[in-house]
Amino acid sequence: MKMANHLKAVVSKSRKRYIEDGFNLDLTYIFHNLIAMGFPAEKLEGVFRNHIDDVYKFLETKHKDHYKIYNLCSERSYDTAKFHQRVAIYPFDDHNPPTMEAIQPFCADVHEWLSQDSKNIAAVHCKAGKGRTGTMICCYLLHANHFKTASEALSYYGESRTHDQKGVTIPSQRRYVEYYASLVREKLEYRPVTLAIREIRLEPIPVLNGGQTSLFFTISTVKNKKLFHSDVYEVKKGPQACTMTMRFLVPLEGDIKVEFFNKPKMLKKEKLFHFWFNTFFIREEAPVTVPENGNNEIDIDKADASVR
Ligand SMILES: O=P(O)(O)O[C@@H]1[C@@H](OP(=O)(O)O)[C@H](OP(=O)(O)O)[C@H](O)[C@H](OP(=O)(O)O)[C@H]1OP(=O)(O)O
Repeated sequence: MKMANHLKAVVSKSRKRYIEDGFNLDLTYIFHNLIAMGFPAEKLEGVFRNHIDDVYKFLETKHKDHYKIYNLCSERSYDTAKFHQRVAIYPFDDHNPPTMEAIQPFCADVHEWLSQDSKNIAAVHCKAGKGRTGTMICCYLLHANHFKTASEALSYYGESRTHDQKGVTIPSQRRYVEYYASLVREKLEYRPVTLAIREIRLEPIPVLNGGQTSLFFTISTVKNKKLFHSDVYEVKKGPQACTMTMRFLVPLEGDIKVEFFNKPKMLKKEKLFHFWFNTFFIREEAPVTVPENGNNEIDIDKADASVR
């Protein structure tokens, strides 16, 4: 048992665990009625993650008849009969933001459940119960007016869920929490807006080994994985920035994913980084910028370390 708990603690990394009353789970109360937890796993995976039987026992012991689970995993699920069918799914991919359309229904669902009975609790999970879970929990904290700004919600979640205050770290996930904060603050109703990208400017330029980079990028949406494929831009070390002008305008609507690759001659392409934005939130005067952080590194989603 000791070895199993040690392994679970290693896998849960900096996430705060619930170790009380004989339970030892990758699970944190963000609010008295709002839980973030790792995936309720079975078989071998149940050895290093939360075992589904332990999650069931915990919820039945602590919140019998008053819990509802929200599964955010696009990559796996379980028999919802285990939890009396009180499981809602709002799936999206690991290291990516949710679709804008999914956020408000999720928040309304949680709010409706918690409002039904003061004893009710919502248990939100993805795989690790950190990034995707934190993204949606922060949106709910804004939806329920527990916090006014995305920054406050993200900081609160990071403090509550982790020992290192690193809750939601993927820039595009944080951007979507900011998006939702603006919808709530300005009492706006989200709707898809069509725009066109005229150019993409990279500053600084991702410089790979040897200083020669053969850059190209693709633009995609959840529904259309191959919306646009750019030319290859040969970029040499030296210039601080490079601008890639679109040869023709591609109409874009809603959630947009931009992925950058390096395609050295005679070699396979390698993914450098990606980021998401949503056209509804682009203001003429404020184009999408993928911010640099203090270490002069671009804050992009799961960048390839070599690019930095
Ligand atoms: O940030 P990290 O490194 O802890 O990444 C987490 C991953 O750990 P890894 O480093 O890949 O072993 C983690 O993977 P594992 O649980 O370690 O298999 C998840 O992918 C997690 O995403 P989410 O909380 O399920 O949305 C990932 O969290 P996000 O980076 O998406 O927030």
